[in-house]
Amino acid sequence: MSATPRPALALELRDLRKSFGKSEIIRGVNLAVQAGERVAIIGPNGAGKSTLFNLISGRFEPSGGDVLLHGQRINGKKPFEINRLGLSRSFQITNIFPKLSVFENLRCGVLWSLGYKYTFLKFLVDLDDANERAEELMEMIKLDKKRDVLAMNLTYAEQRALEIGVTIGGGANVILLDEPTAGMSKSETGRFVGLIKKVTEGKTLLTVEHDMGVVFGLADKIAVVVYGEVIAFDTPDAVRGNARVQEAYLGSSVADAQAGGH
Ligand SMILES: Nc1ncnc2c1ncn2[C@@H]1O[C@H](COP(=O)(O)OP(=O)(O)OP(=O)(O)O)[C@@H](O)[C@H]1O
Repeated sequence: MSATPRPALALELRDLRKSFGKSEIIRGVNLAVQAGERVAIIGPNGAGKSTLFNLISGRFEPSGGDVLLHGQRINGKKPFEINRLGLSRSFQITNIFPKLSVFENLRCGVLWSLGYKYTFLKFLVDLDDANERAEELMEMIKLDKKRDVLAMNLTYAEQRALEIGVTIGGGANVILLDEPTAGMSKSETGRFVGLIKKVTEGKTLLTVEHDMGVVFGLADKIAVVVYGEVIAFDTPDAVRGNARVQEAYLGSSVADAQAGGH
């Protein structure tokens, strides 16, 4: 009898820990995210969601445990090294250049992924590819009509879309998005969830999100973080029905999301 092959894990956290001084903020997190899964990380304020993101993306070094990207241990690596290994994180609108156009921003995102050890000739060849890829991305994020508009002159929602374009532009297959719809109106949020789904098709997505409508509309799985621990990691329906989650955090938020028509 042949064993069923285990699905490839895009990201794995093993007994991950982080302390600041004497306070242990992340307290032994285990999480196995399969390639192509969309995972929302939710939890009360101060639970440790951003700290987890900072540990995964290399901004913080773990105090204990491991982070594995496609099976490779990445703790201690610099954010740009982790980026080169295929993980890209959005920093809200801070990774777009306000004085560059939509097209130029996207092209920068693409070129960055190609590395900086250029010969001049290789650069010219790559530049053609980068231009093409930037055009494709621009259509995908529906900013093709704003091609030459400076990023600083876009609406807030357009800037967020551009930022996601830049984040995925480098070709990373694991994408981390920090509260992608924060600050958007309800109708913008609905459209934006559709856009995120489209542009991350086939990629692995992790998002920290407070809006339960977005969480339930986007995620294949939800990780519930409470006081530095993952207390549930399951499908939206299972998480919704999980008594421990209801008790610890979610009850009122789910009720709000449902009342809001999500
Ligand atoms: N660099 C740091 N130094 C010391 N304490 C920190 C640091 N970063 C985060 N913390 C603490 O870790 C805890 C978790 O913070 P974190 O920002 O990860 O929570 P969160 O779940 O993302 O919260 P929110 O939903 O409010 O953004 C908080 O008590 C915070 O004060």
